[in-house]
Amino acid sequence: MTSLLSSLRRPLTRRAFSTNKNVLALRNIDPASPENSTDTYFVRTLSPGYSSCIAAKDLKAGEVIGTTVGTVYSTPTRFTIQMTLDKHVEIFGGMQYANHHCNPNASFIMSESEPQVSLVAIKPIAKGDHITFDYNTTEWDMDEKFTCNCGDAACRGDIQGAKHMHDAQVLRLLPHFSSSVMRSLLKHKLVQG
Ligand SMILES: C[S@@+](CC[C@H](N)C(=O)[O-])C[C@H]1O[C@@H](n2cnc3c(N)ncnc32)[C@H](O)[C@@H]1O
Repeated sequence: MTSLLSSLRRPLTRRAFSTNKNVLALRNIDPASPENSTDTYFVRTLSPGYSSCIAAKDLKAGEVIGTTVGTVYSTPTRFTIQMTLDKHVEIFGGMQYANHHCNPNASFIMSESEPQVSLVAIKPIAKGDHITFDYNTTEWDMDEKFTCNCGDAACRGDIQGAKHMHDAQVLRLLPHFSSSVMRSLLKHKLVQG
């Protein structure tokens, strides 16, 4: 769990929201609030403190589920996606509730220079399905490691970031890594041999 202190850190840029007050207000809204939904997805609270991003309509593989601009921090929070080794973009608007799955139906596409991310379907998603992505495709060495409850036959169990994956697991996810994680994987491989 992110500490209160770290959640109050100053963002490096304020492209999306003009003040920290606005960021804190967005963090405090009910996950299932209409502000966290579009005509493509909405957020459902599954248990206290645990929500999920759900498809509001059938989606085709390749379809953009949503695009959002976030706030960049130098260290991760529960709701950040890693842009580079020292830049993490905190997203709002509902897609931050997309959970991890070891056999996901979506993937984040992002650049290393702009704090803008798009969530894209990587297989057909039926209305009502949970929208999920593989956290190891965007995170190198996760701050908030956890034990996965996705229930997939190929569930990897401990989700800790791409740094902790075996070569066979990396190969399977190859089309979906962000460029930052891909760069770290290559460096790791070259240095470790
Ligand atoms: C960005 S949040 C996702 C939304 C989260 N469910 C919530 O309501 O705050 C990421 C956190 O959700 C939890 N999480 C996401 N996917 C999970 C999974 N497959 N199994 C267990 N916990 C998961 C982990 O605690 C993770 O650090």
